[in-house]
Amino acid sequence: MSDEITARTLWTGDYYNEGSGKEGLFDKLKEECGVFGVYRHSDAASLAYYGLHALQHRGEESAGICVSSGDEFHYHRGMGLVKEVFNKDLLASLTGDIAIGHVRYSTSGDSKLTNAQPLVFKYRDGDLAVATNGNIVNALQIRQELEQGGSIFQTTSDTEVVAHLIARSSKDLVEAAKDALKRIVGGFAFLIMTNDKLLVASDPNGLRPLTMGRLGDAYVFASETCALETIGAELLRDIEPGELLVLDKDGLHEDRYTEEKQRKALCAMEYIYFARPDSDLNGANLHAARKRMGSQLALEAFVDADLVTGVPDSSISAAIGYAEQTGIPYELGMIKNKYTGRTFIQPSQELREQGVKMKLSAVRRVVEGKRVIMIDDSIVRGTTSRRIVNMLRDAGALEVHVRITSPPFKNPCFYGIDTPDRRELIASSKTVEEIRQEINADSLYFMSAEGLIAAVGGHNEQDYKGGLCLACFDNDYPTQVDFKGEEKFGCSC
Ligand SMILES: O=P(O)(O)OC[C@H]1O[C@H](OP(=O)(O)OP(=O)(O)O)[C@H](O)[C@@H]1O
Ligand SMILES: NC(=O)CC[C@H](N)C(=O)O
Ligand code: SF4
Ligand SMILES: [Mg+2]
Repeated sequence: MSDEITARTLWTGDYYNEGSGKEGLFDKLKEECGVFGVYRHSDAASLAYYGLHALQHRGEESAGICVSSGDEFHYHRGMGLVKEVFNKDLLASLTGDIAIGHVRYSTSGDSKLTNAQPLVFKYRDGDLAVATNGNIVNALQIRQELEQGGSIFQTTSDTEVVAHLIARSSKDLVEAAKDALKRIVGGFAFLIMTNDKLLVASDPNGLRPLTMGRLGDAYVFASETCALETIGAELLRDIEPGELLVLDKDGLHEDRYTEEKQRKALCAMEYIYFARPDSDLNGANLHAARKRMGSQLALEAFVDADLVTGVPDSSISAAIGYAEQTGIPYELGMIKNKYTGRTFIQPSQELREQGVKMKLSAVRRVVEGKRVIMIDDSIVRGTTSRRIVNMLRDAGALEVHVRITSPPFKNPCFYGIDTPDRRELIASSKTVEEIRQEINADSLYFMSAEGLIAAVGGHNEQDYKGGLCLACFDNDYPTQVDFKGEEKFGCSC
């Protein structure tokens, strides 16, 4: 594996590339990362552990927690799931009352321990730790500039540039952080910790979710509200785009690092697929929003059938919505084996082919002799839909009608979602009819962008595109994405 830092390695990691021995990992829409922060709680490390456990679906490659006891940091990071990385003794050794934690799916830099977060540094004012969910689009450009100025990077993660920008500034921490956050472009939810402070920031478009809660006298921060619920914290509010919260000995200070008016563009895929159904985004519960998507799909693309089924687990809510809207019964047409876990670690194409079968099984007695409507959240390469349609047919389904709760996925993501190469996104080169043929469905329909906005938003429909980023569907990126000298991530066109 080469150590040369290119846009490709910085953004995607060699881990997924041919010849890395890990081929096949880069074949799926992978979730993002989860961050969790605690300010002033005597059980900070344990709370971070339970919070990260609730966010596990957002990142399974590595996990880490860093705690400040005032004088020093105590931290641990490891490859794997939260429950694999930590044990009771390790947690007990992480003493202190400020903590930040992270679960990772890599988008920038290899999936290896040195890139696991939180990243921890010593700088002129003491200790500094950073954890982020998202992706910095101009990371390579900034890194090259910093390296020319003498900076020595310890990782290949995009996140590290923020620590360097802060450390090199002559201003105080908050002003240095503001300058650093203004300099980076992309989608990000940042937690920055020093010995006695916690800084919390969201990108100017609010692409990545970040929420704040209260637990007794402590403040807690999490990528999703399900983590707050897990630790019994009260939800206060979401972090606003461009906001910078500073927590110090005097309490919470609500500030901003940019006044520039940007469009609000929360990732639509959070609503469609990534976030847990028990989480709330922008005040709306995800299960309810997905039910509305299913019902909207039924209004846009009704088809007569005997039953509706959703690809577990992500599309069950939408399938219930479709069934309620049409009066066609919802049935458990498929079962997901919850012990299959990270199917993406299977190395060969052959094993990956088996992966979906290992993960999903048709319920023969339910689908046999029936006309089936199958709801899924997205079609990326088309491999999952094709396998599932054929699996339902093999189990005796007479017809399989596929309904997707997102528009055709045509463009790569630059903001913290690991997408396959544009050429491998089936909808980037094929029509809906060609995709229907390829997945062997009797009919196929993708949700309209307008329908999606209506189903998701409600309260913010008036905003441009309902306050959503829809770039992977419509190529309208809310930020500049193509920086001089940096190839477009995921795009080889
Ligand atoms: O068209 P494809 O490239 O096959 O990808 C689309 C599928 O990928 C995701 O599911 P995945 O099986 O990755 O995970 P899940 O169990 O979380 O839905 C998504 O929910 C779709 O079902
Ligand atoms: N998926 C993410 O949010 C990844 C965060 C960061 N870009 C990394 O690769 O570590
Ligand atoms: S491009 Fe797609 S996946 Fe990426 S942030 Fe925007 S909506 Fe989400
Ligand atoms: Mg799926």
